[in-house]
Formats: sequence, C-alpha cells, structure tokens
Amino acid sequence: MTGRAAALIYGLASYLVFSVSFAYASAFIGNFVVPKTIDVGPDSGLAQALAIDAILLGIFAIQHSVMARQGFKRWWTRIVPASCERSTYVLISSLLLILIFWQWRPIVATVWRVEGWPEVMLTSIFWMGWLIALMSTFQIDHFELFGLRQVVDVLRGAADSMPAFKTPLLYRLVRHPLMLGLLIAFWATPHMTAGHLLFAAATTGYILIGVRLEERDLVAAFGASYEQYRQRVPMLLPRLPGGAPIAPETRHGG
Ligand SMILES: C[S@@+](CC[C@H](N)C(=O)[O-])C[C@H]1O[C@@H](n2cnc3c(N)ncnc32)[C@H](O)[C@@H]1O
Repeated sequence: MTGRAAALIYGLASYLVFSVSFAYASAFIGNFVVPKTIDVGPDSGLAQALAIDAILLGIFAIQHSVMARQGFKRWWTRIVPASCERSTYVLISSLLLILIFWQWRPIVATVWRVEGWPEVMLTSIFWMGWLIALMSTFQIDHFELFGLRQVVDVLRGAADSMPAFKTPLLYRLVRHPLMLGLLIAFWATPHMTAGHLLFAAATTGYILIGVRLEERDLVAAFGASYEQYRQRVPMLLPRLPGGAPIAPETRHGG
C-alpha cells in the first residue's frame, strides 16, 4: 500500500511539473509575461547560441524518441514499476523542457514582423494552436497520456488496461492533431526572430520524424484498424470536407 501511495504522489508530482512546463512553454514561445523567453536571455554570440540551442533541442528529441519506443519501455519497466513508467517519461520530458527554457540562447535578428490586424490574427492563431494541442490530449486520454491514470489504477487495484484506439472529432480531421496544434503555435508569431525560426524549424523536423516512429508503434498495436485509418485520414493537414467516415472507436483486441 505504501508503494502504491508513493506511486500516486510521484505521478501527481510529475503531472504538476508537466502542467507548469506546458504553461511556461506557451509564455516562452509567445514572449508573454515570463522573464526568460525565446527572445530574451544572455547574448552569447551567434556561433555559441546556435551550438547551445542545437544541443538543447537534440537532447530533448533523443530522450523523447527513445523513451517513447516499446522496446525501451519493456527494458525500462524492469527497473521502474510499470505504473510509474509514463510518469517518469513525463517528468524527464518536462525537466528537459525546463532546461531548454533556462539555457536557451536568443538570436534576435528579425525574420518578419507585422503589426496591427495581422499581429492580432497571428497571435490568435498562436493561441488556437495551443488550444488544439490541449484539446487533443483530452480527446485521446489526457490522464493516461500524462501518467495519472496508471498510478490511480494501481492504487485502486484495477487491472492494467490496454489504451484504446480512438478517432474522436479532431482525430477525424488529421491523425496527429496534437502535433498540428504545436506546429501552429510554433510558427504563428507576429515577430519571428532567427532563434524562434531555428526552434520552429528544428521542432517541425523532429515532429515529422516522431509521428512516423509513433505510427510504427500504432500499427503494431492496432494493426488493420490503424492501417485503414491511415488510408482515410491525412497525417497533419486536414482535407477539405467530403472524405469517407471513420468507425468511432476500436479497442485493441490483439
Ligand atoms: C503525445 S501523444 C500524440 C498523439 C498524436 N501523435 C497527436 O499528435 O495527436 C502520443 C500518444 O498518443 C497515442 N495515440 C496516437 N494516436 C492515437 C489514437 N488515434 N488513439 C489512441 N491513442 C493514440 C500514442 O500511442 C502515444 O502513446
């Protein structure tokens, strides 16, 4: 019982760190409110800034890709309890995000800048991106995605359940609405600096690779259901209306 309660506290703490880092990410990228943003920080000179920012993004990309793979999870759950596997992934990802916010070196040369109504429009699109990303997490299973369901289930003694394959609202438009929301949030800015552009371009490249790796796992888990879904629904850019309808939900049954 003590172990299960400790797992719950660990899961809650990880979720709290995630929530703070997610909220900070929007302020960091949007240059709002917080003291350290993508365009504010120590001036290290171009070469050093490029090197440090590339290393920070690279560490995050490697951690995220490796820890999300099934093979790694099988190995890792011999070391950490299975119920804490997702919380650990969430915690390490969030800490690495905080490292990026803290150590990011700005490169402030302006790539574009707009004012007046285009500024209002791009800022609105920016927030829409974050909203789409957040909504997407709730459409699949927010609490499972961020590890809370697993630690609560183990406390209640509930059986380990297989995540379901779902295609609600946003997942009928594109297969990766969460990533689409992030891409929108990263690119939609009234003032694009060189540092922000580096961030947007690198994360776009990473997302394009990451979704392919994720789909390999999804095909392995959900087989033909996911293959059919892939044929019907575009990856990231929604089609115009008129596509074929999709079955609402299929639970993985082997
Ligand atoms: C960070 S989420 C991103 C989901 C998706 N790539 C997106 O951008 O909306 C990653 C998790 O979502 C799960 N996932 C992705 N598509 C799913 C779907 N249609 N139904 C259920 N789970 C899904 C993956 O198995 C993975 O554990």
